[in-house]
Amino acid sequence: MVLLKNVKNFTKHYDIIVIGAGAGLGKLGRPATEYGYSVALCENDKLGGTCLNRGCIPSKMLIHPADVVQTIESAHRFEVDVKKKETSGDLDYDIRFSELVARVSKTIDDESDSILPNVEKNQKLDWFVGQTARFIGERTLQVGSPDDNVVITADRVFVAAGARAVDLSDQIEGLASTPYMTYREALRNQQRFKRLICIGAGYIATELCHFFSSTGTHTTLFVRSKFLKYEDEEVQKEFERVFVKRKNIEVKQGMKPIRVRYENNEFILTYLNPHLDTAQEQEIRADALLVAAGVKPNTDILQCEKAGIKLTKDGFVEVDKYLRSVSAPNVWALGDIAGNYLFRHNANFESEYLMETVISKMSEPYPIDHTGMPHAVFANPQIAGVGLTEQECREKGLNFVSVKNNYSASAMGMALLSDEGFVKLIVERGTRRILGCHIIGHEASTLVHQVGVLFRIEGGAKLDDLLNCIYIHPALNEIVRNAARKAKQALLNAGDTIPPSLYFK
Ligand SMILES: Cc1cc2nc3c(=O)[nH]c(=O)nc-3n(C[C@H](O)[C@H](O)[C@H](O)COP(=O)(O)OP(=O)(O)OC[C@H]3O[C@@H](n4cnc5c(N)ncnc54)[C@H](O)[C@@H]3O)c2cc1C
Ligand SMILES: NC(=O)c1ccc[n+]([C@@H]2O[C@H](COP(=O)([O-])OP(=O)(O)OC[C@H]3O[C@@H](n4cnc5c(N)ncnc54)[C@H](O)[C@@H]3O)[C@@H](O)[C@H]2O)c1
Repeated sequence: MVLLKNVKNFTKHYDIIVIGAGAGLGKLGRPATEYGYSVALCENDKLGGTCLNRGCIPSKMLIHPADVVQTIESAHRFEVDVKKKETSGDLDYDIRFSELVARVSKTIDDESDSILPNVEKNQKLDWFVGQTARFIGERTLQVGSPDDNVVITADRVFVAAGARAVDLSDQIEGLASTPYMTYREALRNQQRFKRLICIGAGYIATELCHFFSSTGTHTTLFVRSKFLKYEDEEVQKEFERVFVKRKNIEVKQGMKPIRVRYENNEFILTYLNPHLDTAQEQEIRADALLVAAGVKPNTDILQCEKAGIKLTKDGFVEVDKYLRSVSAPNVWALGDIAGNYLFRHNANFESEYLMETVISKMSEPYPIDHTGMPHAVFANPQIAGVGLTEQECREKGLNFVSVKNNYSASAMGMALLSDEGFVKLIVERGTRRILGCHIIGHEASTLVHQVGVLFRIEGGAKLDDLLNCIYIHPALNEIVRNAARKAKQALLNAGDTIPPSLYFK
């Protein structure tokens, strides 16, 4: 490996250039050298990308302690009493907040720093670290500032440059001149805030507000329309019902932040309240402000237009079913910047597909098939899903039954004293094809795989497979089985015939 840091006056042609050291690194750039290719890998930030340094991993390392807090807070329901503080009446436990965040930051920094030494012996890999790559022509990139005169070209370019937080400065006056946080800063902040304002109600807002509120910060979420708008509507409603009751959570729904200033270590946010007769301006104060209003692809920084790489209207690289740029030959895009699904497991899946079909050529190219892409929101309650939502099934005019089985209607649910959460199954009439599965509640992200795996097998997901499985009693998975039984009954009620082999399952 050659580490090219602060290099000047350098030109070289490679077999492959990979831009982005997230999924592009371990899943594509490094394995490609094992096939004899010369590879240049460009990364302008820490190695490991968003997931390791400022995404999935640090957020989940912080969310687990938040879940521990929720367990302590609910211990009394299980006849386990935690002492109360005499003064405030709050439960008597302490969270060593700065130590917790410091531990998480150190773990991920150590992990990221361990990447380079691990590939030092790889002579096929040139690594352009700490400098931004920009297209200046077809499969031609300039690395660093133009004065450095570093230009690299390749036969094939894989764009895996990810996405970054959207900036709301053009919508909220004064925002740019305040020390507001995005997920980047929020995940590394070691000071416990008294009050936090969060703008947004999607993945990042719900996950990080679960963390902040559970660890003692009064958290106000500005929810533009509804929580987690991509979810099945019944899941959204259940999430809202449960989440707003959590300690330290306050929700301002439909209210529009318009202006913010930062004075004496305090954010003063002005917003419009449409619920009042005359839309009035109101103010809220907090010592921290988190903007979690979505992400945008890094294609602008890359100057994709100079390489003839066509973008979608939202700025993602427009790719075909083979993840090829629709306009630039021998350019592929994967992960967040291709915009199919903005999850690390999707970025991994897409890079494995490109390894198989383009780099190793072990298979003839075939269209990528994202069927059965699951998702999970690691808030509290947890959410997970696979397939279509009920509203999507209606839009497509499908003929289906939809059933819900509550956690409480299962043996393990009884042990957990569940008073929230369900498994929802949507099954097509006639074919018994499972169209969607949506879970809200304990371990939803684990349970959903039971159905997700069926979407990936030949012939697709059938209700029959869920019914035919033998379930460990009283594992949580029985909640999924009970939903399957309800779906079978709903099909019978609707007039469908069921094979005798499933009748008594
Ligand atoms: C707070 C948070 C929590 C998340 N939690 C989850 C989760 O639990 N599960 C899940 O599946 N997903 C989660 N995600 C999403 C997940 O992190 C992304 O989908 C995934 O990391 C995308 O991988 P990627 O390889 O496409 O891009 P990235 O990991 O973003 O890698 C792209 C890399 O390219 C670099 N780069 C960009 N432009 C240039 C340039 N011009 N020159 C050189 N380098 C450049 C960037 O610095 C970056 O390191 C989370 C995201 C966030 C922000
Ligand atoms: N568990 C996971 O897999 C996970 C966790 C975190 C992030 N992610 C990924 O990261 C991406 C980014 O997450 P995110 O939460 O930022 O995006 P998101 O798309 O999930 O949510 C954005 C939220 O911001 C709101 N919003 C947008 N503009 C606004 C405005 N002007 N004013 C007020 N609210 C506004 C939207 O209504 C929505 O609630 C997601 O698409 C997701 O794929 C995944």
